[in-house]
Amino acid sequence: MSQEFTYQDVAEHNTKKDCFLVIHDVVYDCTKFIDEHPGGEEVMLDVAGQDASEAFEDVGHSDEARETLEALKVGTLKRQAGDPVPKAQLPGALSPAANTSGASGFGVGVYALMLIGGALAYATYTYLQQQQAAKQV
Ligand code: HEM
Repeated sequence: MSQEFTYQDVAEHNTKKDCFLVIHDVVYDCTKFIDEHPGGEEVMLDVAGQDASEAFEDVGHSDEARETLEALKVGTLKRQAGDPVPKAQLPGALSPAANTSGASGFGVGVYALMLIGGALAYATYTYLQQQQAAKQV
């Protein structure tokens, strides 16, 4: 069973004795885990009751850490207009990196143009050579 929480609901759980975190739109109750966290309680309290997706991903947590997360899941986040937007993107979502690949798409276009230009120049050169040769006969 998965309960739905609004961002406001989650924000109420922002203390050491009652600590919820949102990671990729899933709500986790970290209250019992906070004392066991190898990264310390301080970092978790910094993002208690908030979207911790970016903080969690920035650390590069192990698969083991992700398995621990599974056990702490209490529900999903129901986003509403005006809620803070997560900074960290889900894999596959549009990200600044996707823009970079867009720019490289432009780069491919430029290379294609250079190639076509070169081919045209070569064709013109060969044509002129043939004309020249024809005149000499
Ligand atoms: C419920 C959520 C979380 C779980 C289950 C979790 C779990 C873990 C685990 C198992 C480790 C040991 C290293 C590893 O296996 O990757 C770890 C390390 C760490 N975590 Fe978390 N973590 C959570 C949230 C966070 C958040 C929100 C932050 C930062 C704001 C954070 C910061 C760190 C740091 C800095 C370390 C490295 C500690 C070190 O190597 O000295 N963690 N975490």
